Amino acid sequence: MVEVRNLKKVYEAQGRRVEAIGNITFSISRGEFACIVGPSGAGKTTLLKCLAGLVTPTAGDVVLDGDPVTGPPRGMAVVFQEYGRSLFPWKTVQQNIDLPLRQKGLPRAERDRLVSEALAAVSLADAGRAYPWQLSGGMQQRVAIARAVAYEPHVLLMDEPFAAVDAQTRADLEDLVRKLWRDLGITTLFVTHDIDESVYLGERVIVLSASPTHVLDDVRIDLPAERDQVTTRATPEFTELRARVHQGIQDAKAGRRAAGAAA
Ligand SMILES: Nc1ncnc2c1ncn2[C@@H]1O[C@H](COP(=O)(O)OP(=O)(O)OP(=O)(O)O)[C@@H](O)[C@H]1O
Repeated sequence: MVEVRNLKKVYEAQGRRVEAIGNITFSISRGEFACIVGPSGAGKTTLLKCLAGLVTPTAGDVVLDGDPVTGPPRGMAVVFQEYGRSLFPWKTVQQNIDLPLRQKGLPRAERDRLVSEALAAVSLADAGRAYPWQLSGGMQQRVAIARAVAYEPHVLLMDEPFAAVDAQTRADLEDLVRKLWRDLGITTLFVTHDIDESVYLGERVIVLSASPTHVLDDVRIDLPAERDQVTTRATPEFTELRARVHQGIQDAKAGRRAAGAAA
């Protein structure tokens, strides 16, 4: 379970003060898939960095399975948008996926098994000996996902991971992430600026307000677990949910606040 309680983050540098997060509270149950959307600059990346223990909140808490997060927690994996920068170009695909497993102290045989299972899961079983720069953008992003999955995290954070790939690859990666989530039951938080993507992927969409950020809406996505890029997106239920999230983003951009939220 991931709990975010009255989280606030103010950046202060060179006389400039930015209140990236005003006051955010929500919790995600174990095994849940939640998407986070909000206008540009709403503090989505900052929120994920606080969850990952990479940024210290100004106030409030992040609690993971009962323990406060004060540094990068064990059992958490993060996939960023800039996959090109997150893979080591001088290491092969296999070695890139293996590195965090070595740091975890796993024995060789188990590491080898996890690496090949993760590569098979992202349909890259033959690419283990290649270098990242020999692969397409979509393949590199699949390597980044394989690395996160091989680590067997309890919690997976993804920050706009498909923003830089073409539409077809993006659809494939969306289905891959949903499949992995359903197979492995990893608690997943997925930041996206794409409203349709948030509804298609999530069991829940948390809409953030503009700065100073709070939770503007929390939408339960009660679509069937079995989803399909064509038929699911064409259903009236999908259209209705998309309209609600869209309205939330419009409200956020217009500076509207949730009832009871401080201005
Ligand atoms: N290290 C930092 N130092 C100072 N200000 C920062 C820092 N990181 C982010 N900010 C500021 O905090 C605010 C929120 O940034 P953040 O990247 O978290 O938003 P975001 O919702 O992820 O934005 P986008 O959707 O455009 O990626 C912005 O005004 C940004 O300029």
